Amino acid sequence: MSNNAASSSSSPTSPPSSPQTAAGGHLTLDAEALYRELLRGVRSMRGENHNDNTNTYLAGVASGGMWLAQRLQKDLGLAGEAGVLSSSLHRDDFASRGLASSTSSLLPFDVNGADILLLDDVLYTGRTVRAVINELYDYGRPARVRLAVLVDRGGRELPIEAAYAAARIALPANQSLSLARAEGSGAFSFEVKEA
Ligand SMILES: O=P(O)(O)OC[C@H]1O[C@H](OP(=O)(O)OP(=O)(O)O)[C@H](O)[C@@H]1O
Ligand SMILES: O=c1cc[nH]c(=O)[nH]1
Repeated sequence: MSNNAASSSSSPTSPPSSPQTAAGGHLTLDAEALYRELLRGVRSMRGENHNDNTNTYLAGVASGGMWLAQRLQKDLGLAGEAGVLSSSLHRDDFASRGLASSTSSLLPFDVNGADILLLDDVLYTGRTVRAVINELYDYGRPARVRLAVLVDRGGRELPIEAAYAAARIALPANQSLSLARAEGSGAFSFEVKEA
């Protein structure tokens, strides 16, 4: 990956590397550079299927992962639209949080027997991925489900890992990281906030 994005690794077993910090101690992550890394990683994951002619369908977790999946769908030259998965209905904090997002799931392909690549911007506790896998199974029984993320920030509370992460960083629990998409240009950036 490019040196100015962040430290990264595609191996799920690699320890988190130190985040890059700018003057003043703030974390800096180049979301556009990380997106280019993700594009390379996803190309390579799809390429693994060339021998068996399996189609891999993209499904992004609303909202950051959905933006990634939509852009990847175009950049990979794939026909049709990427799928969207909402965690809302299967969240384990649904009772307290309710329907926080208005985005609904939309899967424009048959999930039964499909090879599915889930996309998300940030992987943290793993609870969102657990919830969206439950959601996915409401639509059918996929043949295989993999996960690729822009940033793995550690802190897992469930046995869930990404097959590909454009960056792996260690972030204190009092900080939150979220992807933003610029109106018009669609350019990605990361917002780091005190949680
Ligand atoms: O691994 P986890 O601890 O579940 O955290 C990761 C999730 O948290 C963020 O979503 P959030 O729920 O903030 O919604 P958003 O994408 O709409 O901001 C992020 O986009 C991931 O989906
Ligand atoms: O189910 C979920 C998803 C994300 N965060 C939670 O606390 N629970």
